[in-house]
Amino acid sequence: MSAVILSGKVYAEKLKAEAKVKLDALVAKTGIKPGLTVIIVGEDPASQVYVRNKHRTCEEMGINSQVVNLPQDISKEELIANIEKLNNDTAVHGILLQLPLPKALQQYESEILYKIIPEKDVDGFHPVNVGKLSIGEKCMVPCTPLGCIKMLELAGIDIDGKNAVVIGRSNIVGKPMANLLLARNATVTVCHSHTKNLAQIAASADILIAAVGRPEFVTADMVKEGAAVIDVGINRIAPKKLVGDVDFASVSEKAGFITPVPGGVGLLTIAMLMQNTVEAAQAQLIKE
Ligand SMILES: Nc1nc(=O)c2c([nH]1)NC[C@@H]1CN(c3ccc(C(=O)N[C@@H](CCC(=O)O)C(=O)O)cc3)C=[N+]21
Repeated sequence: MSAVILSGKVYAEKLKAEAKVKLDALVAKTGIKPGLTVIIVGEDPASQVYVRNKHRTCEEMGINSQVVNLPQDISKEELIANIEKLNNDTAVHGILLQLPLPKALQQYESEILYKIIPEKDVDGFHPVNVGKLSIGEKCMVPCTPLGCIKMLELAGIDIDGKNAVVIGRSNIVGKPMANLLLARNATVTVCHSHTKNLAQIAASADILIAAVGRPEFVTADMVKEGAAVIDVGINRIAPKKLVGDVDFASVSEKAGFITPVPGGVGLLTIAMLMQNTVEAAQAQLIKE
């Protein structure tokens, strides 16, 4: 059997078109364009590619996009001052601090991220949004796991009652992913570096989400015949060679559905960022 390849490009176009409808309605009603500001600290080349992609997508959609480039050696206090200025800027509806931060700032990552007010936190990283997600209240949801859910839904893959296994427990992907699947009535297992029998647990999954950050970690023996396999990994193993956390060659022979890398979840991450920005603007501009 050969898996159906879920195209991030096709689904991202669809999701951006949905966001565009909401965006146009909002602009018609208020005369104000939503604004997204991305802060990037230092010169990490991968981050620059992502930030450029986000900027380009905003321009295509008609979202005001601003990129704030800050120097590698900026102090924590100065970075926070920049965030606070954006918190108070009514033309800015969404703020995203691109990760990873330079080494010297990494110990303050949470402290800095949490300065972004929850209303403008389009990444969904603020504890208020994290807490709301875990209790099932409407909130800003992290773009990557939300993109994975949209991918499953648009592909017509039923989540209710299914065994879902998430490999990885990061705050950015694994944990919110588990919460989103649980909210859709999946039976969720989260695996990580201390998990015993990981391969066996993974092989029980109807829906397998790979977010470990290890190149081609998931092999065919860890996958149930016909499963939906969502690959969140982005591992650059050579200057021009990008692979996921799934061994695509072997797993695509066994799975029912699989997402490629590149061309999979990454594109949905950006589409969901557009949706989150429009929703943030809507909530800030239309008070009911
Ligand atoms: N605060 C914050 N929020 C993020 O959402 C965030 C972040 N920091 N830091 C880095 C990760 C990674 N990320 C991606 C976005 C788009 C693609 C993407 O467009 N990928 C394309 C192209 C990949 C390529 O050619 O490099 C693809 O998979 O086809 C990938 C990865 C957002 N992230």
